[in-house]
Amino acid sequence: MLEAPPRRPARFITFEGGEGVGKSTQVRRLLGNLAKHGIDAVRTREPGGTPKAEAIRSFILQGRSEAWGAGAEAVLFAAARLDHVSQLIGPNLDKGTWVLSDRFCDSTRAYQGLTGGVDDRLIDALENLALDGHAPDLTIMLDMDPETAFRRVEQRAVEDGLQLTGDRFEKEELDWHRRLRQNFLDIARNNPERCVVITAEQPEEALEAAIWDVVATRFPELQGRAEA
Ligand SMILES: Nc1ncnc2c1ncn2[C@@H]1O[C@H](COP(=O)(O)OP(=O)(O)O)[C@@H](O)[C@H]1O
Ligand SMILES: Cc1cn([C@H]2C[C@H](O)[C@@H](COP(=O)(O)OP(=O)(O)O)O2)c(=O)[nH]c1=O
Repeated sequence: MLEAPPRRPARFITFEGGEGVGKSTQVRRLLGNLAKHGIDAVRTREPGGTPKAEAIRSFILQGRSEAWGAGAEAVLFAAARLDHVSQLIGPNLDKGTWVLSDRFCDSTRAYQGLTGGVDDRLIDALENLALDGHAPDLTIMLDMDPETAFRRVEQRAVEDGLQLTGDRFEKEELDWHRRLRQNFLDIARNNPERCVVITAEQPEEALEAAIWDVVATRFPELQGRAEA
């Protein structure tokens, strides 16, 4: 379980969940809402966020790390996170800028740990190393049925003119994503102080409002700040 971070002037919020649940969309919307309330915030993502971490992202996501196995991938994601925290997340929080991250350490625990079979002790050790005390103040877990999320992504690809062939969602692949979904829910259950699960199966604006409600309730400094 992650330790509650010491009080600092800015907040660190992470978004987690499976693929296509709407994390990037809602990170952007929350950034806009914070700006309207006069809060200085930056948006970032994992893997990535800094030039070195983006280089590791390309290496992993182009499939070049696949043959190395989940343990090595966990180490690579942690190496990227170490740079991301020390070069971007930490310095922004220290100067009072809020940080919103599209994925963070729960993704390593869910994908490489609980789903990929990497030992908890390695995941814990990598997390301690990379975070260096910068645990998120709040994690929004966006939860939905993976099949619906895949359909959304597919629909958007078709609208963008991409040709898709065959049924890309094999049963085996869906079962894997259903386990992943459950693993994110388990992480949230084990970290009730930090994580809030929100159903992502609602229109973008309704989801945005639900997230704002959680954020404004969690951080008292937002109350009483009029919308600009
Ligand atoms: N609440 C929503 N309802 C319907 N479609 C959505 C919603 N949120 C996002 N989308 C669409 O679903 C796709 C995936 O959204 P995205 O924010 O990129 O998800 P993620 O970052 O979790 O992969 C995009 O095409 C996006 O426009
Ligand atoms: C941060 C992180 C991501 N990942 C995976 C999750 C995604 O499959 C991929 C990131 O791709 P990305 O396109 O950013 O995710 P999404 O499809 O949700 O928008 O990397 C891990 O396996 N472990 C990690 O620690």
